[in-house]
Amino acid sequence: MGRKTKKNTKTTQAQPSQPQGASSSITDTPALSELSKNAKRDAAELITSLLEICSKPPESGAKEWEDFPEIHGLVEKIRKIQSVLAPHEKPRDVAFPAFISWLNDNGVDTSSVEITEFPQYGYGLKATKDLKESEKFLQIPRKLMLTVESAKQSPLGPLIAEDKILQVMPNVTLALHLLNEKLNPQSFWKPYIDALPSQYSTPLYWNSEDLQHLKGSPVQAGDAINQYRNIARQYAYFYRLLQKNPGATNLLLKDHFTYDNYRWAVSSVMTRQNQIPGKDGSRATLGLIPLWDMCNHTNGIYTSDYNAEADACESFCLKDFVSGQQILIFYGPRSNGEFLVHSGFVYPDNEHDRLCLKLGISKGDSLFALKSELLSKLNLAPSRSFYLHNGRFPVDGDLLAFLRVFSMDEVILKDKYSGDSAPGPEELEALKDEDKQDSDENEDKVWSFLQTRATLLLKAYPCSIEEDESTAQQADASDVVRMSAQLRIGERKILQNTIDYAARKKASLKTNDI
Ligand SMILES: C[S@@+](CC[C@H](N)C(=O)[O-])C[C@H]1O[C@@H](n2cnc3c(N)ncnc32)[C@H](O)[C@@H]1O
Repeated sequence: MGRKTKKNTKTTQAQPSQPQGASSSITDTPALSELSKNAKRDAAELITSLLEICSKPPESGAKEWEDFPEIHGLVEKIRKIQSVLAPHEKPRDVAFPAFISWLNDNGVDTSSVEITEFPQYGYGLKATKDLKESEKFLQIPRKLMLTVESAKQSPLGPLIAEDKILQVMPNVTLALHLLNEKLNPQSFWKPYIDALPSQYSTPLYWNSEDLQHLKGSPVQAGDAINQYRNIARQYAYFYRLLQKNPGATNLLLKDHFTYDNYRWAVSSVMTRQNQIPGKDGSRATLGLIPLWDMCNHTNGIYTSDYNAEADACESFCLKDFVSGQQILIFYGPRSNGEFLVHSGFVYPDNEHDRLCLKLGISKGDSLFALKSELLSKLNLAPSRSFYLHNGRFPVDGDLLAFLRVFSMDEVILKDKYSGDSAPGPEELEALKDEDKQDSDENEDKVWSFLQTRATLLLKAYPCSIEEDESTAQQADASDVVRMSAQLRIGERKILQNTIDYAARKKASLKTNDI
């Protein structure tokens, strides 16, 4: 979601939660201790195997899929054993009146907005009156936020102080904090947590068949699978930590740490987290901002900020909104692939859409050493991911410089870029500038390579763009099918745009010759 930048001053503090114990009588969610002895043992064995397989370094490229069925199979077996503990979820909207009262009781003015369901977006905020561009529509004080700082002050504090992973992964800390509070019926944040979705549309909730829909888009499939593997590993790691660590004995979390509970907490954080300044005004911290996190995304600019004096997050209108219209905010310049994997949606008109392109200089290239040396001066690795962008300039400076070096012959490399003839920083930077070039011949190689590569990538899609366009419009298509089709449409537009751009670049070289 959006980012805050301003520093704040010390004011209010998050109210501590009620003391808690591990007994299932405190929470209405069934506990792991209620499983039979055999089920507990089977689950523990499966979790140990899960940790082992997920801790092996991930395979790259097509091999990412190779151990996925095994990981997925283990997770599904664990889920099956734990399924008897699934809590009964109430419909979300039942919780909204208490949520709004809680906000109002804590000083939030909700008179400009109303929580409403919007097709394709889930719930969102509707303007209850005409609002002008730049007008403030929401102010949420820090004391209502769930943050890494409030996690440290909660019963989780001792575990965070001890565990190295929690110290370096604020998003995981926040997820455990959220889950621990969800399990506590006395939690200060209960009205907020009750109003959260009970499940998400991120690929963590997809089955193996669903993930196959991303196969035409190899990079996104890799991202989704890596995310699945990471969350499975974290689950197995924290399950063991919670069972073994004496600091966890009194945590509600310990006896309710099912895979589904962890997936829910991680997904809630992933789709709603935001950066806020720390209480002492120093480093940014992560937090969940109640009600503000009901805003859905559109193209635009950041319009939320942190008011240091009020110690509150403030949000301003991106444009004029008339009464009854959905108030949308800008989450950030993310690609559809990033939105899909981290937020569970794809935005058809995404101005910031981009496609990841993995490129590398072959170690078998006789000029590998010369090219790598020049690339390192440009702070570019000889093998890495680049982006092709949506819009008028699909190729950015880093990709252009890489392709120019990649295409250089020995004469240019030696005469112009190595030894005594090694250029200064300004000349090196010129390699990133489309308006400056070494030779028409090298430029031609650059644009021809890109044209061929993008054409090959386009051909790898399993169906035509027209088929995907029709799928994306089908009212009865599942979210997964619709989002995957929309993702591929965006990717292919970027690839076609790149092919056309490269063709124009090549044509302009020929015109210059004349
Ligand atoms: C911060 S929450 C916003 C509130 C959310 N719709 C809800 O019902 O709680 C972010 C989630 O809203 C949905 N969302 C946000 N912007 C969207 C958009 N432009 N199109 C579709 N879904 C969107 C996605 O499910 C995303 O994970």
